[in-house]
Amino acid sequence: MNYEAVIGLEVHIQLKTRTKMFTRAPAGYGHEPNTLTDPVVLALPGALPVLNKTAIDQVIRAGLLVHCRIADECRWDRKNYFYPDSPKNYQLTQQFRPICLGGEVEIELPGPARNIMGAHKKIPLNRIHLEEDVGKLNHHATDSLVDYNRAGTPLMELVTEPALHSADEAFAFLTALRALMQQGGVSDCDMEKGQMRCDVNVSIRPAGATALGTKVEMKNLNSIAYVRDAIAHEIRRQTALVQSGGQVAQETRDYDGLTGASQSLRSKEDAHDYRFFPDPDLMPVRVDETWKSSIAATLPERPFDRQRRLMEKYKLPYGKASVFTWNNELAEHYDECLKQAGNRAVSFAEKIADYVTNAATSKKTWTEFLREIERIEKENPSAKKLIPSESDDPNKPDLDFFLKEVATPPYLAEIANLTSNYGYLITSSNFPSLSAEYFVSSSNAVGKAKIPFIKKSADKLGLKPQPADTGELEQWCRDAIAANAKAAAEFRAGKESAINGLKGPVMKASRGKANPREVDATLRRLLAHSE
Ligand SMILES: Nc1ncnc2c1ncn2[C@@H]1O[C@H](COP(=O)(O)OP(=O)(O)OP(=O)(O)O)[C@@H](O)[C@H]1O
Ligand SMILES: [Mg+2]
Ligand SMILES: [Mg+2]
Repeated sequence: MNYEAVIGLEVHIQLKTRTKMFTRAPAGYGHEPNTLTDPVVLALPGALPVLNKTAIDQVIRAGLLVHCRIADECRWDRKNYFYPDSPKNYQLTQQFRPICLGGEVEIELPGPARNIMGAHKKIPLNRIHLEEDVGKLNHHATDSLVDYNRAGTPLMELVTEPALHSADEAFAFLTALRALMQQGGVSDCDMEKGQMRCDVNVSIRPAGATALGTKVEMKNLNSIAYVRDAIAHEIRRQTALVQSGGQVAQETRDYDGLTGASQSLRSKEDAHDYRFFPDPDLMPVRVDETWKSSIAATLPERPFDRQRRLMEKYKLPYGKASVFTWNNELAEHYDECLKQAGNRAVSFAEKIADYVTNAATSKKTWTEFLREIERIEKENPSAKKLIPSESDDPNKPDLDFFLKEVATPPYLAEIANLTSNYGYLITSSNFPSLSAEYFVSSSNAVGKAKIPFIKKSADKLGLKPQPADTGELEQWCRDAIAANAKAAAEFRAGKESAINGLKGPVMKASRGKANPREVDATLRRLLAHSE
């Protein structure tokens, strides 16, 4: 029999806020143990919670990013249990009236090849609620020490419907969710710092069945790759168990990402009874339309919406659009370039994309740029030093510096203009030296005054192809007309596009150096006159 896996995820994400969920004590990571505490965090007698509004803003933001319905009213409940990482003996959470309901996350599955887009799917969500994070136990040889720095940090828990069906889908889900939350400014989602943690619930059922099987839960996985491995491992384990006549027991299992093995932690019988009840110290929170829409107005474009826009409006191939799907900083830079290029942007969007990714991600571009600068500075020993700081690793592209100071949107828009409209040949191999020449020559100019230096630099490096003389260009055009009588006749008979069939041979004869505008003009002049 064939089995289908059913997976539901519970994802905990720390919200980016300056202070904790119910008090002014600062939130933070990597500080001396127990320095980010106060009477509320430590639950000293008489301390009362005061709600952090920014945490609510952030979870509404998260909810809107994943298309949730924001509840008109949410409430706080106490989840009672004793564990030393929580000094209150209960955790504040939203068990019965969560703030975000429903929603969905768009995911992209791996394609058949790197440059081919995989299927997109929408994974339905059950809810997002707010709660507070707990402290941390540090275990030593003979004792354990507790650190309450993390306790009380605003934490959202996002729960999916049991609607994922493979380890790959879960991987794609978490990748998409992380990008949404990072780009939306909700959280940095640094999994190594515990800012994003995932519980996975896995069951199997006969293919085609609709009832859910018994689920096994694995808690607190702190890497997306571990989640994928844990799910793949658990599906194999359950399938083998059922196929050999066994039954899956409802339990929590511990998955070890390093060894790839799991073991039972506790079974359903010792499930907790948390005795949830409404917190008497906190008021319900009402979220009105004005509050919601003020946050909605500041949402960024979602990663896959951006991917679609770049592919549909600007005709970027999938591979190139994807760089901008996942890299917000680069995408904003690229969008600014498109904006500066104005109406012309659509026609050379792909070229700008190449320059941006090339500038930002190619180590070669950076090292060659630096080498050129060094060479120019050696030739002019009196010139002031232009690169302000050597980064620690000279081979590591200083992305910030390069994008802010050199490959700026006006610069990239202008070189795209020079290539597309004036026949300049600016390629990834001469881009670094052009950038260095421009950077040095324009170093005393400010703002818009820098722009003319782009063309000057390109001319200095001889990037504008010139045919030897116009006589030569004219001869190439005459040859092309003679050799392609049919295209010539068609053009003369009024078929405008036929001229393109003549341009190819001319460009070829000039070995790519002829200026496309001059070729066009010369061909038209010759075709208008002689027969
Ligand atoms: N049979 C099932 N197979 C796979 N996943 C399931 C199944 N039933 C529920 N889930 C998933 O398990 C997750 C959590 O389930 P539920 O809301 O019942 O909380 P819980 O695990 O009991 O609570 P908690 O872990 O917060 O104490 C959800 O993502 C849900 O989609
Ligand atoms: Mg849960
Ligand atoms: Mg659970």
